[in-house]
Amino acid sequence: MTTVIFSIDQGTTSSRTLVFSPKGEILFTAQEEFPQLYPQDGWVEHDPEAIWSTVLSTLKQAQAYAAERDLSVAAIGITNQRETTLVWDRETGKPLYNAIVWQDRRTAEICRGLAKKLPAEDLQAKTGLLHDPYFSGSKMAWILDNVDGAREKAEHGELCFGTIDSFLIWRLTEGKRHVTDATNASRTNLFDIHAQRWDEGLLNLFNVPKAGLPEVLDCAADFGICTVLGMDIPITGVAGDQQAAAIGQACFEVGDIKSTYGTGCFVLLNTGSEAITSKNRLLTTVGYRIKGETTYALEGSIFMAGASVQWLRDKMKLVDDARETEAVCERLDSTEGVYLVPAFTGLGAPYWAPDARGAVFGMTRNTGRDQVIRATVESVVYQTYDLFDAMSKDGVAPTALRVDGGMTANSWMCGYLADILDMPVLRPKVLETTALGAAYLAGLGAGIYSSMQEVAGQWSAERTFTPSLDAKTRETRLADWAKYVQKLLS
Ligand SMILES: Nc1ncnc2c1ncn2[C@@H]1O[C@H](COP(=O)(O)OP(=O)(O)O)[C@@H](O)[C@H]1O
Ligand SMILES: O=P(O)(O)OC[C@H](O)CO
Repeated sequence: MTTVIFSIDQGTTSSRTLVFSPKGEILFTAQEEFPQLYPQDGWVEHDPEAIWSTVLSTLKQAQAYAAERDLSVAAIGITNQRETTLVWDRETGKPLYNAIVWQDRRTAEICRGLAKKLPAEDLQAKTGLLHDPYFSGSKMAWILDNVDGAREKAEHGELCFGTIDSFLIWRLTEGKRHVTDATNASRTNLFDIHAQRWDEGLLNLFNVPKAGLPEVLDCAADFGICTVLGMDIPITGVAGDQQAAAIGQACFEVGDIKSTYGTGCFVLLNTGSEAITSKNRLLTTVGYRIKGETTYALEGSIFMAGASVQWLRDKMKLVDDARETEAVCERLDSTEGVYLVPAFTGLGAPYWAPDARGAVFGMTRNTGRDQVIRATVESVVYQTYDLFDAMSKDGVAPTALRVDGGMTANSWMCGYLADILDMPVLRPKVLETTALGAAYLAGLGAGIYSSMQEVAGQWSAERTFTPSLDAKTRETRLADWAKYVQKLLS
């Protein structure tokens, strides 16, 4: 019987289950979208039951595929949208409130209050993160303080809190395990990334009782047995989606760097066993933890990448399909001075401005649909440049970038990235690096691989984009972008 690995990729806009061969080939994909809920300005929620039902449904499709071909399922890996927070009843398994999504800004005021009690440097020294509503801690506190009776139940240990991975594991193991992995824990603002444990001082500050938090495991570990498919399958690999993408991109050496363009864009640089503290508002995070050894990463997080293309499609109705953006970008020489700053849910790194909102600058009577479309795609590239600029101020100088995620299907964007970053941009054969990373971790946890390095050899570039824009045009555009971002923030 041929062995396969199931990889669950629970993303911001859809849930997927992929079937991988041990060689990292995709044999099957099932994907289902679910609704995005925007109850108020700056609020973003997901229905936990929609998340669960799409995961279960795609998992069952993968199971049917494997059964028809007599494939033996060795393990399940899970990767997930990070920071998105849930609180559920330990007895009934029912969530008390919708999942509060990573993009949600409702706790901006709570974060400002916390910043007065704990200086940003002290929070950063322990967690590698900043005071921002992006992270899970303030979202957990909000649910406990805004759902009737929640805090009292939490104090009595009747509730479980967690990120999407821990909620899915709870459901897949039918309530037997409440666990998470070190990468997801490192996004909560409650986890000491150096000591690798929940921090009592931070739990007190955020007012989150420890009793509700999951046990933190390595990324390749025993996360329990999935029993909901009528057969027992061990869950042996878990990582947040951006960390999983770095693994799928084989970023195992110090200095390896990747950028994933899904809903948002997240750049992760492997810094090895050293946790580099940024002086330029980047994040320090757990890249992966294997056999108790932590590899750290420096991260830049942008909230709007593919999501701004969705906005062009769903709200502005400028395209019917995201794929149309590529031809539009290609047929223009420039945006004719139009710049879009997509601060729809504030700006992430390196600005961290939760209250900023989007704007279009430089419009003239000549500005039409095409210029706005290209300005939107260009904005994703300029935001990536801002992260690289912050990294270089932190003393890190990458020389090539590995890219992945749905938006990198747009080859024009990849070429423009090479132009603006002024370095080669490499797109791998498998764009689903997130799911691939989780499959590798599950394979490691199940003993199929002996080390991550064993799988690194499978990585190869499908296409390399090299810079071709002249230096003067590049500098002018970057200066214009910087000017308009400052205008928006002032
Ligand atoms: N050809 C394309 N050009 C530009 N954007 C694209 C293209 N194809 C997909 N996208 C964008 O990529 C995103 C989907 O990427 P994906 O990695 O599946 O995201 P997520 O995991 O966050 O749900 C969508 O926001 C979509 O707008
Ligand atoms: O859904 P994605 O792929 O944009 O990833 C979301 C991130 O994990 C948020 O930190």
